[in-house]
Amino acid sequence: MAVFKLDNVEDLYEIREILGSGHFGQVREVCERATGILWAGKFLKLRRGAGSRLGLERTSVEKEVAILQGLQHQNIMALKDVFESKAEVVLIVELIRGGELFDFIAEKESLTETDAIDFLKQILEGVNYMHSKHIGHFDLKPENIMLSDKQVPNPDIKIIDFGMAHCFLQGEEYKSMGGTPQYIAPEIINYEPLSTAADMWSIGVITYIFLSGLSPFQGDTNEETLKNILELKYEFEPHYFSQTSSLAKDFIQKLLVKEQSERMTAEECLIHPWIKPL
Ligand SMILES: Cc1ccc2c(c1)c1c3c(c(C)cc1n2CCCN)C(=O)NC3=O
Repeated sequence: MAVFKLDNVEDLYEIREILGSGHFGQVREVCERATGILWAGKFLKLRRGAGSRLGLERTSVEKEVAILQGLQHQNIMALKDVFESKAEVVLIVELIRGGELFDFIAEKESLTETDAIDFLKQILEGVNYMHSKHIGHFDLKPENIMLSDKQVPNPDIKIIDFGMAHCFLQGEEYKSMGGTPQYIAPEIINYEPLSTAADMWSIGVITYIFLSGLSPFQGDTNEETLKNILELKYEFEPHYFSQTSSLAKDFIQKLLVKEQSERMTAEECLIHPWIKPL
């Protein structure tokens, strides 16, 4: 069992405003007392007793921490420290000030192909790095892709939230039912053995959204969305894609492929002619 620091996190960090919250707990800005440096604190409520449905199992927190400890990349949120008390674990991570890519796109409705390529190159670099370490994220979506600083012309992106991530051991079979309906691959819906290819499907969905502002499989209900995914029911609606290059559509089509082994890998994406012109 991993042992995290038992110090009281407030002895070392001043806890400040809430930046976001979710199923896991809260993310707050924190100020390191010794240096004045600002970080983000991810406050994870631990499950109290086997019967409880609230909070996270300690083992799942240990898994997320172990995965983050193995990832050092400029496009992946960095983990600095971990504290625990009876009721919660606190991850001290780098503060990413530019907010979600989701909001950045919403403000613009959609991106130019040049902007989309700039963001995708960084996302693919980060995903290629984690896949090279046999780690799948399994919850890639614009809400989990943040901007270092949205005021600069070409902001850096940071992939966050490894709460669904998994590190594949040699020959191990892994299944999961988690994720967000719009972005999950068919094999997740069918509860089939997963691979890092599930992330590549999500990148195909994200790219479609970048270029149109639309979500390719979104239905009126989650059930309808899942049905659209299993039927591979999507199209490049002319009203939104009439100005989109054939190379961009080819990139998306080579990711929204039902068979995991036939989907482009992150490495193949990085040399696709839309991303890396000759
Ligand atoms: C300025 C700001 C605003 C909201 C933030 C964050 C930072 C943030 C951060 C992180 C996470 C996991 C969630 C975060 N959220 C919650 C929303 C993420 N989808 C993180 O790891 N570093 C952050 O700065």
